[in-house]
Amino acid sequence: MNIVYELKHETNEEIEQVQTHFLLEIKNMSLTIERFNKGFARECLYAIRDFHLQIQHGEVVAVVGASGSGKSLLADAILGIQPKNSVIEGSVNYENQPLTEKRKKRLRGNDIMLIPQMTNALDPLMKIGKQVKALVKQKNKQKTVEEIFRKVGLDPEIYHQIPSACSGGMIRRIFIAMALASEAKLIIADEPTNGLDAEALDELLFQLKMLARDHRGVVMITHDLEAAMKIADKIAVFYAGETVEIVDRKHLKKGGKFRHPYSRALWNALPQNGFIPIEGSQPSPAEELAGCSFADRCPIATRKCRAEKPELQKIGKYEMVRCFYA
Ligand SMILES: Nc1ncnc2c1ncn2[C@@H]1O[C@H](COP(=O)(O)OP(=O)(O)OP(=O)(O)O)[C@@H](O)[C@H]1O
Ligand code: NI
Repeated sequence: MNIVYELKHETNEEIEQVQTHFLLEIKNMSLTIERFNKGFARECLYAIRDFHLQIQHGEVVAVVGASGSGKSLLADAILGIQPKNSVIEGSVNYENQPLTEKRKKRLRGNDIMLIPQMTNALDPLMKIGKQVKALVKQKNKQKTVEEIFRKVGLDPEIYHQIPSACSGGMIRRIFIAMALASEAKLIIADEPTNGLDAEALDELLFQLKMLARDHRGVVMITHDLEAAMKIADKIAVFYAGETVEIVDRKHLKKGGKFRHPYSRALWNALPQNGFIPIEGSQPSPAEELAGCSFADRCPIATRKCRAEKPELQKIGKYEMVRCFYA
Protein backbone atom coordinates (compact mmCIF):
# COMPACT_ATOMS: atom_id res chain seq x y z
CA MET A 1 0.00 0.00 0.00
CA ASN A 2 2.70 2.43 1.06
CA ILE A 3 4.88 1.51 -1.85
CA VAL A 4 2.14 2.31 -4.33
CA TYR A 5 1.50 5.59 -2.59
CA GLU A 6 5.14 6.58 -2.74
CA LEU A 7 5.31 5.77 -6.42
CA LYS A 8 2.25 7.85 -7.28
CA HIS A 9 4.24 9.85 -9.78
CA GLU A 10 5.34 6.73 -11.69
CA THR A 11 3.50 5.38 -14.73
CA ASN A 12 0.71 2.84 -14.26
CA GLU A 13 2.88 0.08 -15.64
CA GLU A 14 5.63 0.74 -13.13
CA ILE A 15 3.14 0.73 -10.27
CA GLU A 16 1.78 -2.62 -11.48
CA GLN A 17 5.30 -4.01 -11.52
CA VAL A 18 5.78 -3.05 -7.91
CA GLN A 19 2.50 -4.67 -6.96
CA THR A 20 3.14 -7.94 -8.81
CA HIS A 21 4.28 -10.60 -6.42
CA PHE A 22 6.17 -13.35 -8.19
CA LEU A 23 6.53 -16.72 -6.60
CA LEU A 24 9.58 -17.34 -8.78
CA GLU A 25 11.33 -14.87 -11.00
CA ILE A 26 14.33 -15.85 -13.09
CA LYS A 27 16.31 -13.35 -15.17
CA ASN A 28 19.30 -13.97 -17.45
CA MET A 29 20.04 -17.35 -15.93
CA SER A 30 22.84 -19.41 -17.42
CA LEU A 31 24.26 -22.80 -16.50
CA THR A 32 27.63 -23.81 -17.88
CA ILE A 33 29.07 -27.27 -17.38
CA GLU A 34 32.83 -27.54 -17.39
CA ARG A 35 34.37 -30.80 -18.44
CA PHE A 36 37.63 -32.19 -19.72
CA ASN A 37 37.71 -34.04 -23.03
CA LYS A 38 39.90 -37.04 -23.85
CA GLY A 39 42.88 -34.82 -24.61
CA PHE A 40 42.37 -33.21 -21.16
CA ALA A 41 41.45 -29.90 -22.76
CA ARG A 42 38.88 -27.93 -20.83
CA GLU A 43 35.52 -27.71 -22.57
CA CYS A 44 32.47 -25.66 -21.68
CA LEU A 45 28.91 -26.76 -22.30
CA TYR A 46 26.54 -23.82 -22.44
CA ALA A 47 23.51 -25.86 -21.41
CA ILE A 48 21.43 -22.85 -20.33
CA ARG A 49 22.42 -19.59 -21.97
CA ASP A 50 19.83 -16.98 -21.09
CA PHE A 51 16.68 -18.08 -19.38
CA HIS A 52 13.78 -15.95 -18.11
CA LEU A 53 10.65 -16.99 -16.28
CA GLN A 54 8.08 -15.38 -14.03
CA ILE A 55 5.41 -17.28 -12.19
CA GLN A 56 2.78 -16.13 -9.73
CA HIS A 57 0.80 -18.13 -7.17
CA GLY A 58 -2.03 -20.06 -8.81
CA GLU A 59 -0.45 -20.09 -12.25
CA VAL A 60 0.69 -22.81 -14.58
CA VAL A 61 3.65 -21.69 -16.67
CA ALA A 62 4.88 -24.08 -19.35
CA VAL A 63 8.48 -24.19 -20.49
CA VAL A 64 8.35 -25.71 -23.95
CA GLY A 65 11.47 -26.89 -25.72
CA ALA A 66 12.89 -29.70 -27.84
CA SER A 67 14.92 -32.59 -26.51
CA GLY A 68 18.35 -31.46 -25.35
CA SER A 69 17.38 -27.79 -25.03
CA GLY A 70 18.35 -27.86 -21.33
CA LYS A 71 14.94 -28.33 -19.71
CA SER A 72 15.89 -30.94 -17.14
CA LEU A 73 19.04 -29.06 -16.17
CA LEU A 74 16.85 -26.02 -15.68
CA ALA A 75 14.63 -27.92 -13.25
CA ASP A 76 17.72 -29.21 -11.46
CA ALA A 77 19.22 -25.71 -11.28
CA ILE A 78 16.08 -24.29 -9.64
CA LEU A 79 16.19 -27.07 -7.06
CA GLY A 80 19.94 -26.82 -6.50
CA ILE A 81 20.66 -30.36 -7.71
CA GLN A 82 22.61 -29.38 -10.84
CA PRO A 83 25.80 -31.27 -11.76
CA LYS A 84 28.71 -30.41 -9.44
CA ASN A 85 30.91 -29.15 -12.27
CA SER A 86 28.43 -26.49 -13.32
CA VAL A 87 28.33 -22.75 -12.77
CA ILE A 88 25.03 -20.89 -12.50
CA GLU A 89 24.79 -17.17 -13.15
CA GLY A 90 21.93 -14.69 -13.32
CA SER A 91 19.21 -13.71 -10.91
CA VAL A 92 16.75 -16.15 -9.34
CA ASN A 93 14.27 -14.86 -6.77
CA TYR A 94 11.81 -16.96 -4.85
CA GLU A 95 9.10 -15.04 -2.97
CA ASN A 96 11.03 -11.85 -3.76
CA GLN A 97 14.22 -13.04 -2.04
CA PRO A 98 17.34 -14.35 -3.79
CA LEU A 99 17.25 -18.11 -4.15
CA THR A 100 20.76 -18.94 -2.99
CA GLU A 101 22.14 -22.48 -3.00
CA LYS A 102 21.72 -22.59 0.76
CA ARG A 103 18.10 -21.53 0.50
CA LYS A 104 17.44 -24.03 -2.31
CA LYS A 105 18.64 -26.80 -0.05
CA ARG A 106 16.31 -25.67 2.71
CA LEU A 107 13.26 -25.26 0.44
CA ARG A 108 13.78 -28.34 -1.70
CA GLY A 109 11.17 -30.99 -0.96
CA ASN A 110 9.29 -28.56 1.30
CA ASP A 111 8.39 -25.29 -0.42
CA ILE A 112 9.65 -26.34 -3.83
CA MET A 113 8.91 -29.79 -5.16
CA LEU A 114 10.07 -31.62 -8.24
CA ILE A 115 7.98 -34.07 -10.20
CA PRO A 116 10.96 -35.69 -11.93
CA GLN A 117 11.25 -36.82 -15.53
CA MET A 118 12.49 -40.23 -14.39
CA THR A 119 9.84 -42.41 -12.84
CA ASN A 120 12.38 -44.24 -10.67
CA ALA A 121 12.79 -41.41 -8.18
CA LEU A 122 10.67 -42.92 -5.39
CA ASP A 123 12.19 -44.93 -2.57
CA PRO A 124 12.04 -48.45 -4.06
CA LEU A 125 11.63 -50.22 -0.72
CA MET A 126 9.16 -48.00 1.08
CA LYS A 127 5.43 -48.48 0.73
CA ILE A 128 3.85 -45.77 -1.37
CA GLY A 129 1.30 -44.73 1.23
CA LYS A 130 4.08 -44.15 3.72
CA GLN A 131 6.05 -42.02 1.22
CA VAL A 132 3.03 -39.80 0.58
CA LYS A 133 2.01 -39.71 4.24
CA ALA A 134 5.44 -38.41 5.21
CA LEU A 135 4.60 -35.15 3.42
CA VAL A 136 1.29 -34.49 5.18
CA LYS A 137 1.57 -31.89 7.94
CA GLN A 138 -1.99 -31.82 9.27
CA LYS A 139 -3.61 -34.36 11.59
CA ASN A 140 -5.49 -37.38 10.21
CA LYS A 141 -2.61 -38.16 7.88
CA GLN A 142 -3.96 -41.51 6.70
CA LYS A 143 -7.38 -40.08 5.88
CA THR A 144 -5.82 -37.12 4.06
CA VAL A 145 -3.74 -39.48 1.91
CA GLU A 146 -6.75 -41.65 1.10
CA GLU A 147 -8.69 -38.57 0.04
CA ILE A 148 -5.83 -37.39 -2.17
CA PHE A 149 -5.53 -40.85 -3.76
CA ARG A 150 -9.23 -40.64 -4.62
CA LYS A 151 -8.74 -37.16 -6.10
CA VAL A 152 -5.98 -38.29 -8.42
CA GLY A 153 -7.64 -41.58 -9.32
CA LEU A 154 -5.29 -43.92 -7.49
CA ASP A 155 -6.61 -47.24 -6.24
CA PRO A 156 -6.51 -47.28 -2.39
CA GLU A 157 -4.70 -50.63 -2.67
CA ILE A 158 -1.63 -48.74 -3.92
CA TYR A 159 -1.16 -47.49 -0.37
CA HIS A 160 0.41 -50.78 0.67
CA GLN A 161 2.47 -51.40 -2.44
CA ILE A 162 6.05 -50.54 -3.35
CA PRO A 163 6.93 -48.46 -6.45
CA SER A 164 8.04 -51.42 -8.62
CA ALA A 165 4.45 -52.69 -8.56
CA CYS A 166 3.23 -49.51 -10.33
CA SER A 167 3.13 -48.52 -13.99
CA GLY A 168 4.73 -45.29 -15.23
CA GLY A 169 1.30 -43.63 -15.40
CA MET A 170 0.57 -44.60 -11.79
CA ILE A 171 3.93 -43.26 -10.63
CA ARG A 172 3.09 -39.88 -12.19
CA ARG A 173 -0.18 -39.82 -10.27
CA ILE A 174 1.71 -40.71 -7.11
CA PHE A 175 3.93 -37.67 -7.67
CA ILE A 176 0.85 -35.46 -8.13
CA ALA A 177 -0.54 -36.97 -4.91
CA MET A 178 2.74 -36.14 -3.17
CA ALA A 179 2.57 -32.55 -4.39
CA LEU A 180 -1.03 -32.25 -3.17
CA ALA A 181 -0.14 -33.82 0.17
CA SER A 182 2.77 -31.44 0.65
CA GLU A 183 2.70 -27.77 1.48
CA ALA A 184 4.87 -26.98 -1.52
CA LYS A 185 4.10 -23.63 -3.12
CA LEU A 186 6.09 -24.25 -6.27
CA ILE A 187 5.86 -27.49 -8.21
CA ILE A 188 8.25 -28.18 -11.05
CA ALA A 189 7.03 -30.97 -13.28
CA ASP A 190 9.66 -32.23 -15.72
CA GLU A 191 8.02 -33.83 -18.79
CA PRO A 192 5.01 -35.04 -16.79
CA THR A 193 3.07 -36.06 -19.89
CA ASN A 194 5.69 -38.36 -21.42
CA GLY A 195 4.36 -41.71 -22.55
CA LEU A 196 0.74 -41.07 -21.55
CA ASP A 197 -2.18 -41.95 -23.83
CA ALA A 198 -4.69 -39.22 -24.73
CA GLU A 199 -7.02 -39.95 -21.82
CA ALA A 200 -4.28 -40.20 -19.20
CA LEU A 201 -2.74 -37.03 -20.59
CA ASP A 202 -5.94 -35.01 -20.18
CA GLU A 203 -6.32 -36.36 -16.68
CA LEU A 204 -2.77 -35.38 -15.77
CA LEU A 205 -3.21 -31.88 -17.19
CA PHE A 206 -6.35 -31.53 -15.13
CA GLN A 207 -4.43 -32.58 -12.04
CA LEU A 208 -1.68 -30.05 -12.67
CA LYS A 209 -4.38 -27.40 -13.01
CA MET A 210 -5.84 -28.64 -9.72
CA LEU A 211 -2.46 -27.96 -8.05
CA ALA A 212 -2.56 -24.41 -9.39
CA ARG A 213 -6.15 -23.90 -8.19
CA ASP A 214 -4.78 -24.78 -4.79
CA HIS A 215 -2.85 -21.47 -5.07
CA ARG A 216 0.44 -23.13 -5.96
CA GLY A 217 2.64 -22.24 -8.89
CA VAL A 218 3.25 -25.04 -11.39
CA VAL A 219 6.15 -24.94 -13.84
CA MET A 220 5.39 -27.56 -16.46
CA ILE A 221 8.46 -28.49 -18.45
CA THR A 222 7.56 -30.19 -21.70
CA HIS A 223 8.32 -30.75 -25.37
CA ASP A 224 4.57 -30.92 -26.02
CA LEU A 225 3.36 -27.50 -27.16
CA GLU A 226 -0.17 -28.76 -27.59
CA ALA A 227 -0.39 -29.95 -23.98
CA ALA A 228 1.10 -26.66 -22.82
CA MET A 229 -1.48 -24.68 -24.78
CA LYS A 230 -4.27 -26.61 -23.08
CA ILE A 231 -3.49 -25.55 -19.53
CA ALA A 232 -0.70 -23.03 -19.22
CA ASP A 233 -1.47 -19.42 -18.32
CA LYS A 234 1.83 -18.49 -19.90
CA ILE A 235 4.18 -20.34 -22.21
CA ALA A 236 7.93 -19.76 -22.19
CA VAL A 237 9.41 -21.13 -25.40
CA PHE A 238 12.89 -22.47 -24.83
CA TYR A 239 15.45 -22.99 -27.59
CA ALA A 240 19.10 -23.99 -27.19
CA GLY A 241 19.11 -22.89 -23.56
CA GLU A 242 17.38 -19.55 -24.16
CA THR A 243 13.92 -18.22 -23.53
CA VAL A 244 13.00 -16.97 -27.00
CA GLU A 245 9.43 -15.97 -26.19
CA ILE A 246 6.98 -15.69 -23.33
CA VAL A 247 3.40 -15.63 -24.49
CA ASP A 248 0.20 -15.21 -22.52
CA ARG A 249 -2.42 -17.84 -23.31
CA LYS A 250 -5.04 -15.09 -23.48
CA HIS A 251 -3.22 -13.73 -26.53
CA LEU A 252 -3.41 -17.13 -28.24
CA LYS A 253 -7.03 -17.66 -27.20
CA LYS A 254 -7.97 -14.38 -28.81
CA GLY A 255 -6.53 -15.69 -32.07
CA GLY A 256 -3.13 -14.05 -31.60
CA LYS A 257 -0.07 -15.81 -32.99
CA PHE A 258 3.25 -16.77 -31.56
CA ARG A 259 5.75 -14.05 -32.39
CA HIS A 260 9.13 -15.76 -32.52
CA PRO A 261 10.02 -17.70 -35.70
CA TYR A 262 10.98 -20.76 -33.62
CA SER A 263 7.68 -20.77 -31.72
CA ARG A 264 5.87 -20.38 -35.02
CA ALA A 265 7.80 -23.34 -36.41
CA LEU A 266 6.80 -25.42 -33.35
CA TRP A 267 3.20 -24.41 -33.85
CA ASN A 268 3.30 -25.25 -37.57
CA ALA A 269 4.70 -28.67 -36.72
CA LEU A 270 1.55 -29.61 -34.75
CA PRO A 271 -0.60 -32.22 -36.54
CA GLN A 272 -3.60 -29.89 -36.79
CA ASN A 273 -1.46 -27.22 -38.42
CA GLY A 274 -0.08 -29.44 -41.13
CA PHE A 275 2.93 -31.18 -39.57
CA ILE A 276 5.28 -28.73 -41.29
CA PRO A 277 8.86 -29.66 -40.36
CA ILE A 278 11.85 -27.32 -40.31
CA GLU A 279 15.29 -28.11 -41.63
CA GLY A 280 18.40 -28.28 -39.50
CA SER A 281 18.93 -28.87 -35.81
CA GLN A 282 19.36 -27.00 -32.57
CA PRO A 283 22.93 -25.75 -31.94
CA SER A 284 24.91 -28.02 -29.64
CA PRO A 285 25.52 -26.74 -26.09
CA ALA A 286 29.26 -26.91 -26.88
CA GLU A 287 28.88 -24.21 -29.52
CA GLU A 288 29.58 -20.59 -28.67
CA LEU A 289 26.99 -18.45 -30.40
CA ALA A 290 27.67 -14.97 -31.68
CA GLY A 291 24.20 -14.14 -32.91
CA CYS A 292 20.66 -15.44 -32.57
CA SER A 293 20.53 -19.14 -31.59
CA PHE A 294 17.84 -19.78 -34.23
CA ALA A 295 19.47 -17.84 -37.09
CA ASP A 296 20.65 -20.94 -39.02
CA ARG A 297 17.11 -22.30 -39.31
CA CYS A 298 15.15 -19.09 -39.42
CA PRO A 299 13.30 -18.14 -42.61
CA ILE A 300 13.65 -14.42 -41.93
CA ALA A 301 17.21 -14.28 -40.59
CA THR A 302 19.50 -11.51 -41.82
CA ARG A 303 23.21 -10.85 -41.48
CA LYS A 304 22.48 -8.91 -38.32
CA CYS A 305 20.87 -12.01 -36.74
CA ARG A 306 24.02 -14.06 -37.32
CA ALA A 307 26.30 -11.39 -35.88
CA GLU A 308 24.35 -9.96 -32.97
CA LYS A 309 22.39 -11.63 -30.22
CA PRO A 310 18.87 -10.25 -29.85
CA GLU A 311 17.83 -9.41 -26.30
CA LEU A 312 14.52 -10.50 -24.85
CA GLN A 313 12.21 -7.53 -25.45
CA LYS A 314 9.23 -6.80 -23.30
CA ILE A 315 6.13 -6.44 -25.44
CA GLY A 316 3.34 -6.46 -22.89
CA LYS A 317 2.91 -6.70 -19.16
CA TYR A 318 4.29 -10.24 -19.13
CA GLU A 319 5.00 -11.06 -22.74
CA MET A 320 8.49 -11.04 -24.21
CA VAL A 321 10.19 -11.96 -27.44
CA ARG A 322 13.82 -12.35 -28.50
CA CYS A 323 13.89 -11.44 -32.19
CA PHE A 324 14.87 -8.31 -34.10
CA TYR A 325 11.93 -8.72 -36.44
CA ALA A 326 9.07 -10.08 -34.34
N1 LIG B 1 25.60 -33.86 -16.13
C1 LIG B 1 25.79 -33.46 -17.38
N2 LIG B 1 27.04 -33.32 -17.86
C2 LIG B 1 27.28 -32.93 -19.13
N3 LIG B 1 26.30 -32.60 -20.00
C3 LIG B 1 25.04 -32.71 -19.59
C4 LIG B 1 24.70 -33.14 -18.26
N4 LIG B 1 23.35 -33.16 -18.14
C5 LIG B 1 22.87 -32.76 -19.34
N5 LIG B 1 23.86 -32.49 -20.21
C6 LIG B 1 23.72 -31.98 -21.59
O1 LIG B 1 23.07 -30.72 -21.55
C7 LIG B 1 22.09 -30.61 -22.59
C8 LIG B 1 20.72 -30.38 -22.00
O2 LIG B 1 20.29 -31.54 -21.30
P1 LIG B 1 18.86 -31.67 -20.60
O3 LIG B 1 18.74 -33.05 -20.04
O4 LIG B 1 18.66 -30.55 -19.66
O5 LIG B 1 17.89 -31.50 -21.85
P2 LIG B 1 16.29 -31.67 -21.92
O6 LIG B 1 15.78 -30.46 -22.62
O7 LIG B 1 15.76 -31.97 -20.58
O8 LIG B 1 16.16 -32.93 -22.89
P3 LIG B 1 15.02 -34.08 -22.89
O9 LIG B 1 13.82 -33.47 -23.55
O10 LIG B 1 15.65 -35.13 -23.74
O11 LIG B 1 14.77 -34.50 -21.49
C9 LIG B 1 22.20 -31.90 -23.39
O12 LIG B 1 23.03 -31.66 -24.49
C10 LIG B 1 22.82 -32.88 -22.42
O13 LIG B 1 23.56 -33.84 -23.11
NI1 NI C 1 14.69 -33.55 -19.80
